[in-house]
Amino acid sequence: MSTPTVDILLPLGLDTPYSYLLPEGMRLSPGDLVQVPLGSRLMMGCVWPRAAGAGAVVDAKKLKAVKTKLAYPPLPGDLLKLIDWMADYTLAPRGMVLRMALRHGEAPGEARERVGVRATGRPPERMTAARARLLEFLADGFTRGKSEAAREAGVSPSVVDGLVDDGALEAVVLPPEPGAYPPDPDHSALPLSDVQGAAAEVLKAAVAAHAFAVFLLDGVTGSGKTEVYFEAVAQAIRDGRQALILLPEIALTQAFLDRFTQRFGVKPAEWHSGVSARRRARILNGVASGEVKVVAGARSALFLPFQNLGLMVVDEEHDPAYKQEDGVCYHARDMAVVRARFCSTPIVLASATPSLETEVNTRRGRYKRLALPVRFGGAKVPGLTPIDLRREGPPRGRWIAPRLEAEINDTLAAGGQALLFLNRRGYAPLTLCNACGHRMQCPSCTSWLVEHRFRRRLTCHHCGYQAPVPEECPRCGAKDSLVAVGPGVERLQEEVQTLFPAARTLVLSSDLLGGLERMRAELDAVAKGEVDVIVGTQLVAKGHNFPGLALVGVVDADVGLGQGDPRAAERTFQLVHQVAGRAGRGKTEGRGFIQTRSPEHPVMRALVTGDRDAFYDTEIAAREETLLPPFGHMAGLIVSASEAHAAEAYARRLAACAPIVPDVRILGPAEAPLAVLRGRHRWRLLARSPRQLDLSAYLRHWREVAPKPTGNVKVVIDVDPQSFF
Ligand SMILES: Nc1ncnc2c1ncn2[C@@H]1O[C@H](COP(=O)(O)OP(=O)(O)OP(=O)(O)O)[C@@H](O)[C@H]1O
Ligand SMILES: [Zn+2]
Repeated sequence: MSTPTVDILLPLGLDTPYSYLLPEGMRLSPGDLVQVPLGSRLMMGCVWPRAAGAGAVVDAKKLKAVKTKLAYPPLPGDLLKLIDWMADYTLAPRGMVLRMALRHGEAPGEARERVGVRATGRPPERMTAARARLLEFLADGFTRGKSEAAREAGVSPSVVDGLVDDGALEAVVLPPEPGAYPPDPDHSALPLSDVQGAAAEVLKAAVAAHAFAVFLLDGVTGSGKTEVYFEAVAQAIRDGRQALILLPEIALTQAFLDRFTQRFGVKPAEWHSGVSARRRARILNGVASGEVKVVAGARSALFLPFQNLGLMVVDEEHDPAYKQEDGVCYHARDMAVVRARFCSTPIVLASATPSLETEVNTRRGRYKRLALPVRFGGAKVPGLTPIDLRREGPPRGRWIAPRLEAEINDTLAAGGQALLFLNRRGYAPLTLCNACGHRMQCPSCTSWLVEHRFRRRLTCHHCGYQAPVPEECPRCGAKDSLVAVGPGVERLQEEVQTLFPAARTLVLSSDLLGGLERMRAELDAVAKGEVDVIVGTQLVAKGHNFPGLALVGVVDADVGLGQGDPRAAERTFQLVHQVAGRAGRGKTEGRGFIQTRSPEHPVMRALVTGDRDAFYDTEIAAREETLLPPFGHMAGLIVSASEAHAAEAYARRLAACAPIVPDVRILGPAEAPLAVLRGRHRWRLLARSPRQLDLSAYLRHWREVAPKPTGNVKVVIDVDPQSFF
């Protein structure tokens, strides 16, 4: 008689599950989470479906037994399938993909007791202004959390305690806070425009149909895409199902949360790295039980164990933030489509500047386009005017051309806000010695150190290395000889302050002190019109709604072009178009200016004429001809080692043993543009194949026949690479 065993996948760099004995009386199904011994320790694992016919081949006597079945909710079948699919496609070990689904935060445990207060109706012995405010706030008779009541009424907690002692309020123990309060699908829907309404109807029908379908919600900036997919979310909630909304920069989207609250009466459950472990654990349980209806989250929300998913939304689907490039390299938008297929749900990809992949899929009819061609409320999408830096550039050492300066002046005089966009953090991208020409470089990367004047430090944007700005040149010893070369947003702000001394200015950049809270507060201040000139990095391109913004100036539109990146044109188009799309959303008409040295470049021309389709036509034709994605598959192989020769030697051996398949082309090896990163030398190879070929299978075969890397040589495979450094 054979002893029953189960296969357990461990969240480690392993591809295959291990077999364990099933203790008597324990019942396990695929997806259950268990604790098993591994060597001398215990670790969490997941019961994995056993491939048909496969059983434990190992001698049962050598097997260890499952220790305990954990009280966590099991992973649903579609998530197990997604993990298998992703491991297969990305070549990441299955266990590492599983690991992304097991970031549970802390154990659920007992929820803390919460105390609430409510009015008794008895007047207090003594009345003060603060007491009156609090009583008025609680006059509706509802119970509120103690600290919430104090905060909302704008009084200190001691005022609450005082009124309880006085008998005017009574304290009650509240039930533990649920993972999220249920959103009300009919809380307050805005009347939609005709085009919005038509798109919403299609999506609602798709949600009701419970079938896989992909929609491109293709609406110009400010067309009201959010309100449209909110109707689909409402439909899912009415049907008793769950919805997942992926956002590229959830940490920044206070405005999104507010709008959701307006529409549904409560906030969605937020899921990203800034959420506390305790709260994450609660949300996770609520997602698994079905109690949490809507999650708005970063790409990691893709791995939540939804019990009954009815809709997925990927907002700003073109955003590069959806690509994860460390650990498991995957694209969250693409994987969301895969998961939607496994759960038979519709998925909405929303963007004003769709990725080329999505545009091609839509043109071929695989995705269905829902177009919103005009802005909500009749506002116009701002036109863009080029400013040729070669002919009318600013004087040396300045970055705002005279024409742009004059336009900003007019805007400010008319009471509007202006936004200057420059995709460079810090004060200056390069610091060099005036005496000997020495350039300040990162000790462990091939990159210049970027000066951050607010923090008075030189920083490497690749590895995070930091050092104070030295008083003398480290090479020649000259005193006070270091000069800043080129602009970053901090330096641009200086120029703005000189040119417009009366304007209130603000830098918006992801690396400023104060973190998330400060950033949310600052975005809020911009939206409220408390700032006149905003200087920002790509952070400002992401879906914000600044009603008072009348002018956008792109300070250097050429920054992203021509660096050997096949997506450079697409990226520049998306970024500039999105930034410009922040203007003119309120009452005043918006205008945009792009400073460039190459106004004749197809990207600049497309931006200026506003002819998006023409741009996509040319770009698609070029990719098709050269078999670049989405017409071909591509994978990057990055070989790194602490010794330069070891990295190079292994990269060459790897190239030499690439299986010969007529349609697969191997490019390289070549030293990576970022030749040294965190002290490791890097070489790159690129594999390309036509679309029909299974490039992942080819890569797997290649990896099998290649010699195992030795020493500290490491190979990272990046399928569908987005970055080529
Ligand atoms: N039906 C509606 N009724 C009232 N206001 C609306 C309606 N639809 C959209 N709006 C408003 O129009 C503005 C633009 O909408 P929204 O932010 O959804 O646009 P978007 O298409 O997501 O734009 P972007 O791509 O630039 O982020 C918002 O202020 C929104 O509140
Ligand atoms: Zn570095």
